[in-house]
Amino acid sequence: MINLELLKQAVMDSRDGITITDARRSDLPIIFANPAFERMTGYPLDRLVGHPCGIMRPAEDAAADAARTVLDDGDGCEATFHSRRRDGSRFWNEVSISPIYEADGTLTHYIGIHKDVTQRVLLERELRSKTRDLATANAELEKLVALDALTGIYNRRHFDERLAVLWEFAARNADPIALFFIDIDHFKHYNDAFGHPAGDRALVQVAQRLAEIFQRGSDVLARYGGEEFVVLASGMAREPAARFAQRLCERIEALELPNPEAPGARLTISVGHIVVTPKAGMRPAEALERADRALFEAKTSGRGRAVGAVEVA
Ligand SMILES: Nc1nc2c(ncn2[C@@H]2O[C@H](COP(=O)(O)OP(=O)(O)OP(=O)(O)O)[C@@H](O)[C@H]2O)c(=O)[nH]1
Repeated sequence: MINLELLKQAVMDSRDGITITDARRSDLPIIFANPAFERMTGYPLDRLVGHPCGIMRPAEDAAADAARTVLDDGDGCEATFHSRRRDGSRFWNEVSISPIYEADGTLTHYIGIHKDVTQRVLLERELRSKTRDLATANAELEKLVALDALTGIYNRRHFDERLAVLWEFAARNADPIALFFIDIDHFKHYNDAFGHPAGDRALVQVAQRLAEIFQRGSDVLARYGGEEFVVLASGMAREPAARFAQRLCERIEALELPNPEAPGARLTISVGHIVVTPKAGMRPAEALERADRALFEAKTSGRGRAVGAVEVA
């Protein structure tokens, strides 16, 4: 049997707070608290003994209630309370409570082992908040990486990624994909006439107008290069694609941006488009090349128009 003096010394010297409360009284008064508990709470022993263990006023009633329910069932429990010290300051008290029974099964006392875990809880909170900030920053960064800085629509990198994914998807479902290459006509003249900042504003206006036209969630509109835009429209067949391409030319001309040096004195676009139903072994780059060639044809045959490429067999 262990030496009682040693047992007493262990309790008195423990770095953790130790309390014993009377379980036979509903207010659970403390009948013993060791020096570590006095230091933790700032209450001297004579202010603790005889007082309910709620003397530390747990701040979270829900946690206190939950602990009380478990104790009422006669079980031990672990809980973390946001408690107050005597001087009003707060600390996090991680407490492990065990019931003590007499030989006949009567519950007589609870023994509580208390740890001040304030540092740990604050660190965990800071870590959680930093993790949240990091996740928000990452999401923001991902968006930025995908977007064109000037126009706010997707950039070429993102377009190529989406094209690769949607191409596979269309191949599996034998769905058509329409690709549009759009290039502003005589944009060099525009810059020369109105200056580069005005050119930038025109690019933004064109991008916005294109975004208004392609509004379906499955459409991907991107700035592909300087004054060149590209659109992918999943599931669009040849006829509607040709109509869309024509409408693009009309809608951009309807912006009525002047381009004095260009024939017609208006800012116009040329469009090359293609509709493909991807098949095994066919690469998206081939379809893009064909759309680009159709764009070249639209340019050389007068600009301000749309030309459809022959569908890839
Ligand atoms: N303002 C502005 N201009 C740009 C930007 N990117 C490219 N450009 C201009 O777009 C013009 C493209 O000129 P070109 O490739 O000769 O084509 P174009 O004058 O549009 O003639 P066509 O395409 O043959 O009708 C150049 O003057 C570029 O400086 C940009 O971000 N902002």
